[in-house]
Amino acid sequence: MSKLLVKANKGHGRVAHVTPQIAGWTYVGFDLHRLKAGASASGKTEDREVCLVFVTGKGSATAGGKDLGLLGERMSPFEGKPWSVYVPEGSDWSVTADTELELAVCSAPGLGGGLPVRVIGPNDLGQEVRGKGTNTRYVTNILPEGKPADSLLVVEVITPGGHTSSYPPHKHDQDNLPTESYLEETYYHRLNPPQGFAFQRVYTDADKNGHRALDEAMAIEDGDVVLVPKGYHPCAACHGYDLYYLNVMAGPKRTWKFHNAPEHEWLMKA
Ligand SMILES: O=C(O)C[C@@H](O)[C@H](O)C(=O)CO
Repeated sequence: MSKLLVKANKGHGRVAHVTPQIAGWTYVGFDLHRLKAGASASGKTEDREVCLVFVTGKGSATAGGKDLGLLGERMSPFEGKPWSVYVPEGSDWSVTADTELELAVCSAPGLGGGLPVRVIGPNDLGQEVRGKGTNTRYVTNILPEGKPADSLLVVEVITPGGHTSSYPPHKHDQDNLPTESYLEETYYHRLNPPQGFAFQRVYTDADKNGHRALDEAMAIEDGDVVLVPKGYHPCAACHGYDLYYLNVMAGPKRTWKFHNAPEHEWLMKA
């Protein structure tokens, strides 16, 4: 199995756990908790900031000593928009599930920004339709660069069955602004219906002999996490199976400046 593919456990509790140490990188962390009603997850952000995303289900949340009440709404990631909570560094948080709950804990370094805890409700989220034809996909911006955070960028995307996304292939692995930013990225994938599969390729440019330093093509199943340390990272959803993913990105500068694969850039104009 690819070293970039993390299989979430099928049961309950913390079912996926990615730290910078585990991923072998510097910035992004991602945990996924699957909780039965009545069960809890909690943490301390320490020197990191966290965005809790209620992927599905409802739960009562506290953060930074505040009772945030009952959050969450949708019971499928393929419907509506999520509830989320921004939790700054140096804070405690906890969530107790009111229904079956899938909670993503997205994290990146705090930079002393002094931001307050903030509930990000569905009505705060911008949505956009990107691409044309079979490259059309539906993007919900949870923590985009225009919204306050120290390092984190969080977005979710639905790719209808038979469509592609993160396509034409792009990368963001050079700290070379204003042309390109360096951002590590995780993909948390869900499929509808769940027995489906999709594909994701993570690859770097070829050298003059056609060799690529990184070239992993992965079959993606429901609940998989993909690590994108560098390179292009397009996705393809198979006919009949819609693909949802939650992206977490972070790097030394909080901006998403990507570079399209030159040989595929013509698709932008087609
Ligand atoms: O536009 C898309 O299809 C989504 C991607 O941009 C995705 O969020 C990503 O690759 C971010 O680098």
